[in-house]
Amino acid sequence: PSGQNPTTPNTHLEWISKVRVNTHAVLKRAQHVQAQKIPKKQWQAAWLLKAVTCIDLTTLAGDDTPSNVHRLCLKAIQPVRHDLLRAVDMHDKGITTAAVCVYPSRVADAVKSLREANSSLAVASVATGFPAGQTPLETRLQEVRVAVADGATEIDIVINRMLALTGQWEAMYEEIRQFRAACGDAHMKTILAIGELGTFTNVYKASLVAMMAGSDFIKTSTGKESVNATYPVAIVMARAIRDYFLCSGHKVGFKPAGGIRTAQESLVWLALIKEELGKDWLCPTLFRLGASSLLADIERQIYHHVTGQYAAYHELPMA
Ligand SMILES: O=C[C@H](O)COP(=O)(O)O
Repeated sequence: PSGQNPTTPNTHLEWISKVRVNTHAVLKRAQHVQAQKIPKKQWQAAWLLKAVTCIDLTTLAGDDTPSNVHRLCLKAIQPVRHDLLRAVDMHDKGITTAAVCVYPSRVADAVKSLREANSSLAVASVATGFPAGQTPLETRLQEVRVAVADGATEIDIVINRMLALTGQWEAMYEEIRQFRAACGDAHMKTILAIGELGTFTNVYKASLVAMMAGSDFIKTSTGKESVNATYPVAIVMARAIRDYFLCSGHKVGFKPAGGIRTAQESLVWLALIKEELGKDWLCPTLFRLGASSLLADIERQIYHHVTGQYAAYHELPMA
């Protein structure tokens, strides 16, 4: 289907061995991005609504049930209170989050809730032994197939960190290629778990391998590692996306995820993407924010913009 990034033959993997990332330059660039002024007033409200449309609204917890997944879906369909959207004249723009993201066992619940609400919002499922990826390959492949059969149209796979840490890039390419095939028409986001890859050079290499193997997005983290989405790592991944685009002509998306909780951070992420990849990437087809508890703060800031006051917690119900 259109929009899918095709697999690049593995003969191009020699590129990987030549890669070296300049750590100092990356850290300097990250500092520069973070030091930028963020937009204020109505411009800030507009950017925050843009961030909302890029959120993969996520619940990935052991105690997820059909009812909290149902609430998550309703929140994804109506992420900001109608009266607040009306106040900024955005009530008729169909603002929703980009997708909901759940564990494979909860996909059917999410699909049912969205269907009953007459919504065509995408359901993303994590898969392949999320978060550690330490299950047999056949089990990981089967998990992808089951999530797709249950109605997930986006699959967030995790890479096998063992293969990255031992430099088995070809084997990693081969696994991801098989996940791609198992996804069928579903879009595939590949989680690198950057907190466990050791070096920026490994992050860059893993990004390239994931893209060559056919990933539609590369994603920083599961949210379960001790280090998750960071700006320096994002710069390394964005450069890999840019280099891959220059070589192949294919635009691969980027999804920072894990520990993103404040409206302010979402603005920095949008600024980083605009600077590193350009405006084309500032849309849900090429940029997602994976987050379980970001939307509440964004809605609070929009409430403040509209009313001049901060909302009490009961005024903005969150899934
Ligand atoms: O993919 C999304 C992440 O798991 C969400 O992480 P978070 O719970 O830290 O926002």
